[in-house]
This record gives sequence, C-alpha cells and structure tokens, in this order.
Amino acid sequence: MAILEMTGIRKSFASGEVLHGVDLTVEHGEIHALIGHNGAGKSTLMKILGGVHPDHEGTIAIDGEPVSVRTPKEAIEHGIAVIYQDFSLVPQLTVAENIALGREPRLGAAALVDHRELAARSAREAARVGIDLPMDQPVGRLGVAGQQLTEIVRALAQEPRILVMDEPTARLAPGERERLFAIMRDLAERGVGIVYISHFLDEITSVADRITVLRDGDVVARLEAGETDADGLARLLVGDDAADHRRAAAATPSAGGVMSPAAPPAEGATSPATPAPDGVTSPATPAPDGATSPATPAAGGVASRAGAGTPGLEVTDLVVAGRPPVSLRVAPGEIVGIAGLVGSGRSRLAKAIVGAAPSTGTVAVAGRALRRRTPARAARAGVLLIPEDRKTQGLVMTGTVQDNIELTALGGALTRAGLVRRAARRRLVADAVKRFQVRPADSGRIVDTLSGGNAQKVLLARAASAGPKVLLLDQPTAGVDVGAKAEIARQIERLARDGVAVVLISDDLDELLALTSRLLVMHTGAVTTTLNTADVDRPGLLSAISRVRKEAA
Ligand SMILES: Nc1ncnc2c1ncn2[C@@H]1O[C@H](COP(=O)(O)OP(=O)(O)OP(=O)(O)O)[C@@H](O)[C@H]1O
Repeated sequence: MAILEMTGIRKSFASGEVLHGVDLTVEHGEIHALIGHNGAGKSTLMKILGGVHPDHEGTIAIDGEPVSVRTPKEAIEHGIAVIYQDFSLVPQLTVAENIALGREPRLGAAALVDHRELAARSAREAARVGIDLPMDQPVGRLGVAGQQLTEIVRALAQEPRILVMDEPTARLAPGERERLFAIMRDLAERGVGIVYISHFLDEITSVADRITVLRDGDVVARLEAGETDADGLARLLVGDDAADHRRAAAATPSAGGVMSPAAPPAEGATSPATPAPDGVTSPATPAPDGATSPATPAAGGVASRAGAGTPGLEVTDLVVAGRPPVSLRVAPGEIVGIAGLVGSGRSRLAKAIVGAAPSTGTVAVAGRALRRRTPARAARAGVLLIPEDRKTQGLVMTGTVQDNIELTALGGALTRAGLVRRAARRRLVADAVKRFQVRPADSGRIVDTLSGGNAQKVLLARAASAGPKVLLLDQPTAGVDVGAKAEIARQIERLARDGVAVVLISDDLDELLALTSRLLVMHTGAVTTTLNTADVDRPGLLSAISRVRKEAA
C-alpha cells in the first residue's frame, strides 16, 4: 500500500486554476521526483501536502487512510515534513534553536522546555546525519547554503514518514549534494517516502526511483527513472525545444570560445593540456597556489588578451574579513568564473566589490576608481550584483514585475528632461519579460506570487535591462528550469558580447566550464587557484575545488 496518495488535487489563486486535478502516489521507501518547468505547480502541490493551502479540492491518503491536512500542524502530526524552497527560519535564533523549533510541539508535555537540552539535541541530530553546522550562530548570519542545511536538519529531526524536499540542492555545492543524496537513500531504506523536486535532471535520473512530470498544472508523464535520461526528461518538461537547447549547451566547447568577440578562444584551446599530478590541467597557467597570490589574468590565450586594454573591472588588494588580499581584472566582454565550496567566501567577495560587505582595497570600473563604495554608488557606476538570496536582497516582493525591472532599468527610457517615456518603459519591460521567459508573461504580476524560478528571471531581466558595465552574478540559475537556464546562459553571453565584464559565481561546474574564459577557485576567503578554462575539464575543476579542501584538512 502506498504511503501517500494525493488524488484529484485542484487549486486556484485569484489569477486562475494552477493545478487541474493532479494525482501523485508515493510508495514506502521510494524517492519520487516531481519535476516540471518554472511555474508548473510543483511547490503549490507540496504546499497543499504541508497544510499551507487548505482551500484545495481533492483528497490526501496516508497508508490508504484519508487524512485532513488543512494546517501545517496537522501535516506534522501525520508525519509529513516539508522543506520549502523559500526558508522558514527565524534569523535571530541560533542554528540549534531553529532546528529545535520543529520539535517543540512534541515536547509540549514537559512543563518547561530546556533550551540547553534542545540545543544539545539539535547538535546530536546534525551529527547523526553528518551535517556540520555552527550551532551557536544566529541563522541570519549564515549563507544561503548554511540556511538550507539548517532547514534539512530541522526537517529530519521531526523523523518524518513522508519527507518533501523542494529544490534542496539548488543552493548546495557538489559535495553537500552528495551528502544529501546519501541521507535520502538512507531514509528511503528505512521506509520513508520522499518527494524530491529539482531542476537538475541528471541528478533526478541517478537519485530517483520514479518520476512524475507536471506541465502547467497537469501530470503529463509518470515513469520509472531508468526509462529515460536527462534529455528525455527535458523533452517531457517543456517540449523538444528545451532538450535542443540543452544539447546545444552540452556541445559547446568549454574553450572560452563561446563567450565574446572581445575574448576569442584561447590559442592553446585545442592543444592537449598536460594534466598536473592532481588532475588539474594548467600548462599555460601555472596556478598560483599561495593563498595570497593575486588572481590577475594568467599568461597566454584569453587571459593575456583580456589583460591588454582597460579592464572593465579591476579589483586590487581587496581584503575581506581579514583574509589574504584578492586582486582581479576582468576585461569588457570577458566572463570570469568563481568556483569553490560553500563558505569559501565567493558571495562575500562579490558583496565587498559593490560595498555591500566591508573591505579595504580598491575597485575600479573602466579605469575609474569607485570611491566610498556602497551598492547604490556602485550601481550608478555601472556595477550590478545579482545576489544569491533573491527574496531578502534582490527583489521587492510586494512590487510588480514591472516595478522591479524598472528599479534599475530606467536609464534607457528617460526623455532628455529626465522624464520617463511611458511607451519606452513598457517596451523595455515587455522585452525583458519575453527574453527571460518570465511566466506568466504579465508585467503587472506581483513578484511574490511568481514561482521561485520566475522570480529569479525577473532579477536577471532587471540587471540586464540596466545597461551595466560590470555584472556580478551569484548563482544566477539556481532554481531555474532547463529551458530558461539555457536562455539565461545565452543572455549572459550576449551581455558579454555587448562589452559587459561579467563575474559568474556558480556551483554548476558545467555552467562555469561552458561560459567562462578564466576560473578562480576560492577557499576560506582566499583565491587559491587560477585556471584558464580552456585547460581544465570537469574532473579537473572538481579536483581543484576539492584539493583545497584536502589541503585545509
Ligand atoms: N500565492 C500565489 N498567488 C497567486 N499565484 C500563485 C501563488 N503561488 C503560486 N502561484 C502561481 O501558481 C503557479 C504555480 O506556481 P508554483 O510555485 O507551484 O510553481 P513551481 O512548479 O514550483 O515553479 P518553480 O520551479 O519556479 O519553483 C504559478 O503560475 C504561480 O505564479
């Protein structure tokens, strides 16, 4: 008998019906992937299971028994734990207290809640599943990945029978993802039914037992994981187009030639790279391994060309949080990637460049130094950061799509007197919505009612429309579906072709290899390796990232 049966689920918002009678069955001990494009209805279906949307039609049965799940409390009582895409943590409370929050109702019988005991139990819980977290730190001080891991431990601490994970890996680095899969397999072996939502189709085919595919609120396929591969899934998701994009992206040589006329392929791109003893290939570029080594352009190929003119972005001796100084030059039209583990300081470096985190050192844009750096001044100088955490740092969630895009995009839509041209403004927003495939393509939609992936696209559309000189992108495709991901990659290339200097922080190694000309690898706030992308492959990059981990151990 199935552990979970959702039958005939329908749900409407003011804008109309978004689930049109969905059935979902999960067996005991099964990892069941739920996939679909951005806005297909995955999160809404899981919020119904978590008791967040009581006003739905259809039934939910656990072990064959119909149950009422009309509040989050009822969901917990039935043994359902949901890890939502957008976190539900209390930033001021410590990691341990946040983990304990989920368990407090169970301890209600005790007259007093012993917080020290709760904290100790949280630490034991995290240790049991092998997740390392700073238990005493306020959760608000953790990066997005740390918060994601806290959510995961909190859900596991409830010892659920049914565990839902809505894009748990979108914000995790490769090592953490593997750890999470091991936890999921272990739980499944113990009979827990797991619903797993992800846009990483390769992950789905390796980790899931069965797959349900949603498209625009309808189930369009149910299959065993072995029945198809990632390309087959992409076709099911959004039709053949997306699969074609994906194949095109995969076929793109990672030789730096994809990016821009300003930085054509490295001369050495086709010559066989000599693998260094640890698997990192860097013949043309002896990777400066000292923690303090500046990440200036490496010799040869793309890098030397990039080093020729005035750099779009020049960061000199930037010291962030007492770590070794970082220096970096990015030419107009160049895309430089930053790889590293969670907590390696990538996001902080990007924030420091625009003045959103304290630092010393200098930042120059197109040859002009940015004085007294603040995000607003940086934006005026043409440096935009798209942060990792779209909800708290990027978007005005209560504003419309149009409001958000206009926040920085108005430059091109002003009359000489500085007045906003109505028609130009509408065109600019409509164009951005179309280019980035925001669904629904309605610029009057309040951003808070968009699905997560679509909110991410609004953020990118906004930055692209602002005509930046330098764009710092922190995990730009996290949570974005496969079709839109390929489109975003194309837009990044297009921006580079238009002369924007781009810094791309990503956990997606394929994305880094396909789009960048150079790669910096960071560890605990320092740049430890610089590579010409042309000289490195996926295993090589992975090893460069994990090598620093071993060195640190
Ligand atoms: N609170 C809300 N008010 C109005 N519409 C909503 C609300 N929440 C979701 N929707 C709409 O419901 C549809 C399904 O959204 P949902 O978040 O379930 O998609 P999803 O498949 O999880 O997408 P993603 O992969 O981007 O997270 C979308 O059209 C979305 O705009």
